[in-house]
Amino acid sequence: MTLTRPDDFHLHLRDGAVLAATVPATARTFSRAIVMPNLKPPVTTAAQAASYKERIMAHCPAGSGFTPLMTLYLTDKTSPDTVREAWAGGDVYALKLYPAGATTNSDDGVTTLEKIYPALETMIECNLPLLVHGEVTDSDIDIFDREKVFIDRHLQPLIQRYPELKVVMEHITTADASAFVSESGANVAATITPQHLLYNRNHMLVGGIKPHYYCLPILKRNIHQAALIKAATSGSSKFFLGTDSAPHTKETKESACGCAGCYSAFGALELYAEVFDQAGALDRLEGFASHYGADFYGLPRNTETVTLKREACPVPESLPMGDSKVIPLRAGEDLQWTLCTPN
Ligand SMILES: NC(=O)N[C@@H](CC(=O)O)C(=O)O
Ligand SMILES: [Zn+2]
Ligand SMILES: [Zn+2]
Repeated sequence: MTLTRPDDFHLHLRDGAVLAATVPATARTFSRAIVMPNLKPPVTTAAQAASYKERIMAHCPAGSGFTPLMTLYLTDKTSPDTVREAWAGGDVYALKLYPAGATTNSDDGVTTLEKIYPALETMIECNLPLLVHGEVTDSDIDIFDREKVFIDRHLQPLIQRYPELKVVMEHITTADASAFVSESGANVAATITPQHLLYNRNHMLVGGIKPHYYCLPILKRNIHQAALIKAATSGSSKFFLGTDSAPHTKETKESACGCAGCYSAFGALELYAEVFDQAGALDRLEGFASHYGADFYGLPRNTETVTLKREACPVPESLPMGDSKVIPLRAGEDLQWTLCTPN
């Protein structure tokens, strides 16, 4: 099947030597990507975003035409001026809310939403979307409930307070999040990852613990996986592709205290195609992968195309990443679809 070249609306490229691996892996398939700002230290200003963008561009394969769309990391101190500078600079397409301590490199995240009200008000003026890692961090809330509790306690009230704010609930994992996004206004959307469509917590925990399925928000029970498949393949323009491809080295994943994140850039579109194929909804893949995200962000749709064929393609056991290696999603198994390159 041939479809408009897709974009990835949630991606971690990291920094330094690993860019040599992560940037070409995404540029092979995707035209643009919303690049997450959770570096160490985080990307918090327009100047930092511009220099990070240059470091990424230095690794774009010649002729790929890949464009990174930069984001800023919101902190308690993000000021209206910082937001205005980001908007005026032209490299920044959104700002990301990490509740402090919720996920990888989120220690500088927002402690209470009131602290970012001035920044949010300026984002509305500039029409810059708020991207949300939607999980509470309260120690008394079970890890499997953290997304739903975040919606009830924080996101619903925030959207009521700022009905004009554009919000993307990132990497949704529950039937609750899917219903919340469906029932909210047109300015509320969500990204969905390949791992949350293909897997549930049994895949991670039955028959031995499998650290390469561990990401945040954590995989939930199969009824939630089914709700996400339904949302992604529904044809609703509120749900679009965001891989959350988040590489961590083999050693940091296979550890007594392993990092959260799945590396899916290798084969991401092929994995989504498998989900849509199994759901009998291949005709809806193009909207999800290539149209709705661009429309939501107010970007022109891509004009190039990519072609996929229903043919098995092996995924390597590991891939080089800087001085180390990364274990990709589906390592050592087959993708059911193959991307034909060049188109
Ligand atoms: N998803 C993850 O499990 N990890 C991401 C952070 C994030 O997107 O929350 C990472 O940066 O490693
Ligand atoms: Zn996240
Ligand atoms: Zn992420």
